[in-house]
Amino acid sequence: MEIKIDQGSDTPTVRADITIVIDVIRAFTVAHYAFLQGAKRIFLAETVEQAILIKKANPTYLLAGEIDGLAIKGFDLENSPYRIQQTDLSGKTLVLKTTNGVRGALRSLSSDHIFVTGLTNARKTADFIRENMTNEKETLVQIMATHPSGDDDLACAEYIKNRIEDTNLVSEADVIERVKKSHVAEKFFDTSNDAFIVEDIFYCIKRLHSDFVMKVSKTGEIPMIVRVYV
Ligand SMILES: O=C(O)[C@H](CS(=O)(=O)O)OP(=O)(O)O
Ligand SMILES: [Mg+2]
Repeated sequence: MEIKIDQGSDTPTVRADITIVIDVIRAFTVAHYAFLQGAKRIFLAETVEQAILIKKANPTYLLAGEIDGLAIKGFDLENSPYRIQQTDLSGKTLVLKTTNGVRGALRSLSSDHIFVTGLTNARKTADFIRENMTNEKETLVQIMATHPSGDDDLACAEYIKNRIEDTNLVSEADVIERVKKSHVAEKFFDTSNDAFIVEDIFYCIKRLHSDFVMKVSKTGEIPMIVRVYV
C-alpha cells in the first residue's frame, strides 16, 4: 500500500484506488453534522448556478454552502457546523457548494472509492479503510488536504495517514492544536468579524461518535455524499 498526501483542491488528481478528501474548516464537518441531524444525502454542486437549478427541479432540497466563507444569497443554510447542528434535517436532501471541500471531492471522481471527512470523523474513516480496504499490496491511497495552504486539513491528512499505517505518530491532540492555530481559523477567532463565529471551530475539533463513514456515490448524474454504516 502506498499513501500519498496532496494539498489543494485544484491540484491535478491521480486516479487512486481510494481517495480521502479532507475539509476540516468546514465543509465535511458540516456534512458530518448534517447526517447526524438526519440528512439523507448531500449532492455536490460545482457552482451556485448548478445548485439553484437542482433546487428549481426539486423544491424540497436545501441548498447549503459558502463563497469566501460567507452565506450565499438564496441558499437555505450556511457552511456552519454550529448552525447545522441546530437544524432538524430529518429525511432532507442537501445540495452543498463550497470553495475547497466540494471542489476537491468533484476533482477526485476518477478514483474507485472516494471518502470525505473532517476531523470529527477522521478516526472512524481511517480505521474503516485500514480494516477493510488495504489488504492488497498495490493499493494506492490518496489523501487530499483541500485547503491549498491551511494546516487544518494537512494536519488531519497526516493523522489519517498515520492511523491507516498504524504508526500513530500524530496524535489527535496535536491535530486539534494545529487546526486552532491554522490561518484558516483566524477569522473565526476575530470578534470584530460578525460573519464568522468561534463556535464553528469548536465544532470542527470535536470527535463525534457516529456509526458511519461518508462516501461519495457517483452512480447518479450528480455525485452525492452518502452514509456507509460501519
Ligand atoms: O467556509 C469555509 O470554511 C471554507 C471557505 S473559507 O476558507 O472559510 O473562506 O470553505 P470550505 O470548502 O468549507 O473549506
Ligand atoms: Mg476548508
